[in-house]
Amino acid sequence: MERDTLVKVEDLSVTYHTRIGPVSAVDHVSFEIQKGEILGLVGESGCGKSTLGKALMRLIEPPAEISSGHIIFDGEDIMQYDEEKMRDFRGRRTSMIFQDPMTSLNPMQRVDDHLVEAIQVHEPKTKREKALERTTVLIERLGIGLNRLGSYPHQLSGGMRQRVMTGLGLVLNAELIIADEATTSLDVIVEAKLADQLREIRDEFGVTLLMITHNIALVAEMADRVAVMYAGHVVEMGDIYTVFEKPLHPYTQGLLGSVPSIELNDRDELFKMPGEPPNLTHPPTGCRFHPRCQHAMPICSRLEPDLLKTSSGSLVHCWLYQDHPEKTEKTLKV
Ligand SMILES: Nc1ncnc2c1ncn2[C@@H]1O[C@H](COP(=O)(O)OP(=O)(O)OP(=O)(O)O)[C@@H](O)[C@H]1O
Repeated sequence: MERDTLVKVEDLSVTYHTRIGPVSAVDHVSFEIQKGEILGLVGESGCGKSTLGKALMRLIEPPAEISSGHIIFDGEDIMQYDEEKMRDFRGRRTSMIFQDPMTSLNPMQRVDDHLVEAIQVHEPKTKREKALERTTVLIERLGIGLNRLGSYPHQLSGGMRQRVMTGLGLVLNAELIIADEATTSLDVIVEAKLADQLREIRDEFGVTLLMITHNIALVAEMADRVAVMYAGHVVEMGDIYTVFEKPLHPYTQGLLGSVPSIELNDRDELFKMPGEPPNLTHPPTGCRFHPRCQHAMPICSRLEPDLLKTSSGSLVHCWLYQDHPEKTEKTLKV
């Protein structure tokens, strides 16, 4: 299904300035998030997923910086916003749910007060009774019993706390919710329930979800599209069926091959990706995956490929699928 674009990320880079040198955690990344979709963002630990998620809300604090690029949200470049406009944008148009909501929820504040305050900070003219009314309707729609309105965060289960966090985004009609490992700390049953609920929320509220996770199975089940990150680059992106059925990038192939399947029989072995992710203070030249790639060609260590669209509609960042005069091997056509 063709959808309109909500977020257009152009040439985005984020650098952490550390004592041992700059860490290029997100490196010249470009992609789009469509309105109303669930986009899964996956990749090994340290590849830059959280940094990218935070950058989309301009939550990168010095000594780190967004060192290049544009973030076009619904047609406006938020990189041009001043701090006041950004504060309003953060609560009202986007919202972030983290792994441990206890760190974002105030332990001294009841559920209803969290939501009422969120409304009143962004809409100072809204009276408490009106805000409470909206809060009550939303809490019910999120499947949290109204008897929980007066509870403090520690009195709620992990799954319920995540729903309160989601409510904080929805109460202001946020268009984009970024869920960063939001389900990781939950047990598998609660995780599956929350995942179902996030889908329902998307369907009901028309919200767009960026789901940052290690859990590839969850992405397969929930997302419409997936973006695969490796060492600060988006290396492949496409709709779930295309990418999971026929992954193009050797990294995506390895990542999917390393996920256990219940259909796996005794003789099948999980793929073990050789090597380690690179140190991002000194990333490899050319394609950052080349030292671990079984298909690496001489050009891969010299030049970086583009993120190119294939005939299947996916985007792939790999020399196997691109022509170049320096390429010696034959190009694989897809
Ligand atoms: N505050 C920081 N200072 C310096 N380097 C950082 C900082 N935060 C992250 N990094 C580095 O930036 C890179 C990307 O980190 P990030 O946390 O975005 O990755 P991630 O894919 O979200 O990892 P995980 O899945 O483990 O959360 C890593 O190399 C990490 O070491």
